[in-house]
Amino acid sequence: MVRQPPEGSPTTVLVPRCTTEADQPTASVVVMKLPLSLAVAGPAARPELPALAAASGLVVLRVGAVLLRPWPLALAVDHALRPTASGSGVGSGIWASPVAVLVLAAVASVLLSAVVGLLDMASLRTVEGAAERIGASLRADMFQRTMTRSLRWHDRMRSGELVSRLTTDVGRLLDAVVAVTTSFLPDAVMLAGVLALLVAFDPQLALIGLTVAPVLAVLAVRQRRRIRAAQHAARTESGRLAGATTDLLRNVRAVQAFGRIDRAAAIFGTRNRAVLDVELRAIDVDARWTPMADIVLAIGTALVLVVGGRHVLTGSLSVGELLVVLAYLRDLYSPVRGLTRLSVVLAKAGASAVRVREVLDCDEAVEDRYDARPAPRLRSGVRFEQVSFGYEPGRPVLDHFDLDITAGETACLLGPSGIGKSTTLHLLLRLYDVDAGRILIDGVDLRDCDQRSLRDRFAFVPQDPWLLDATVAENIAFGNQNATRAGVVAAGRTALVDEFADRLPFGYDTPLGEGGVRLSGGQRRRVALARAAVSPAPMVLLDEPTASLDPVSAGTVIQAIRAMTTGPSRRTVLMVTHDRDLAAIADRVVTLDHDLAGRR
Ligand SMILES: Nc1ncnc2c1ncn2[C@@H]1O[C@H](COP(=O)(O)OP(=O)(O)OP(=O)(O)O)[C@@H](O)[C@H]1O
Repeated sequence: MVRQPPEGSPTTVLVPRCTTEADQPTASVVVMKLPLSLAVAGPAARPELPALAAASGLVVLRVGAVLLRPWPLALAVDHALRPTASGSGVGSGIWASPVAVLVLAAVASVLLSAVVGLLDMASLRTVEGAAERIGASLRADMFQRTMTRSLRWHDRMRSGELVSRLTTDVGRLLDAVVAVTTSFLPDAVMLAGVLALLVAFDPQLALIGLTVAPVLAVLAVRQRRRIRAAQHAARTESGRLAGATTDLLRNVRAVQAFGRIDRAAAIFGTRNRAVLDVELRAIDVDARWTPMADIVLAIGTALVLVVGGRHVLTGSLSVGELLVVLAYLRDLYSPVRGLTRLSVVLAKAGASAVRVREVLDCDEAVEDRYDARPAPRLRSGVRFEQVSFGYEPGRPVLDHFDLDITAGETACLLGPSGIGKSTTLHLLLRLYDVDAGRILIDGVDLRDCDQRSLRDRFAFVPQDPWLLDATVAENIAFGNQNATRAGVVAAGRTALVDEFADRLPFGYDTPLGEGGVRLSGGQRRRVALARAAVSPAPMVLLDEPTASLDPVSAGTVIQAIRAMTTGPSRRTVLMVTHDRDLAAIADRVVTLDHDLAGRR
């Protein structure tokens, strides 16, 4: 949790500073934020800077080896294959036989290629390793953020969309990190080196070859803008597709049960086609760049070939020297091409960086105060004092709501559907902050307590008993991180999990599948109750624990609740139910009515 200094209000409040799809930046805004991809990856990249610098150094060494590569060929041509009459040209000072020079040139070529290859391998391993570590750290940071963001934020953000940002968008950022490390510095060095060599070697030919550079620069700038806009659209549509797919997969039972496979396919198809359209457009924009750049570069080479060829014919240049100039020109174009491709990678990463930053920068959280203290142990009770709350502005769910629960009592909230019973439990857990009024635990405002200790005071059985894709035992132990195997089994016995766990293939060690899919609704509820039973929390919050169960299963669950909350292990209980049988085991029933206030 982020701790805030004592400024403004004594309590911390939700700070909605998140952007949504609607106010996502337009392409032009993305253009202004070119270094965003690197800025976003920056904090995670900091520990990897030595590795990235080492990789950059290796690539610069590679550039040196690449610059030496044309010389063995030139030596072979000028000294062994077509020696000039004057004895000038490449290798003019060598007094060796042509065959010896050929062998020397061949060995040098192989050695240079081997050195280039080895440096390639070393730099790639270093940079890819560093990039993966940056990615893992970035994903962990984003995940941590999403776990601590306010539920209001989660209510708006689709989980599939989040997964897409955590995976694909982070991947795009890593592409940028790799490209900058392996391309920017080495390409710049290469460019400067080749330029210097060309100018020193033959200034006239160098100038002719460089005439295409301004044309290329203008084309690159225009193209980069188009690519960024196209990539931003593509990433937005991909996120929507991921969101829709997750939603449909999560509800596959409903889709099949209602016979709405066609409808689901139509929803998926619409999103899928939208992704296809924008991706094709992005590919088109991207692909158009390659021939454009190649044609401009080829024109430069052709000009040098014509002018340089004429110099060879007049004898002012050797064939070997012309080959060196042409090779250097190719080497000159390769960093130019590399730098323009880098801008394409950065354009793609820029679009993803906006989406990653929306997750990282979002402050919308229920925060701990800077001086938050451990929650009291619940010795006297909890109190809702004039509490008002709504999920959305202008739509209050609770209005000046009062409720007192004494430690040790079992209280039950009754009331029509949608009145705000579950909301009351969510506010007590401080999943949301109240808009007005306060909730006290032993007289201390929840907002003055640190959230970790506060949540330790409650064992929560939600209406939809969400189970992990783990074993029965692991699911029960989720209720208490210090739970022993014996404690888990005892809780299972209390919540009557034993009855069905014994019949599972591996007993308590049977995996339950995603969301506990291998259990019935009643069995899932009993596992959720066992979670509360294993928890040492002094107060139990039960949200419709018998909802949609047949009378026999409901009776079993009620029996389990009784065992859990009475006797020596008696705990304070607040339960929400429509079930009169369950309400009957309560010491007190509180009815909520439509004047939005609780009646004690
Ligand atoms: N995440 C949310 N975002 C917006 N509105 C919500 C959200 N959760 C609940 N609501 C609204 O708040 C109101 C109270 O919901 P709540 O779940 O507390 O009702 P309840 O009394 O527990 O209902 P039920 O008995 O049907 O479970 C409802 O009108 C509901 O539409």
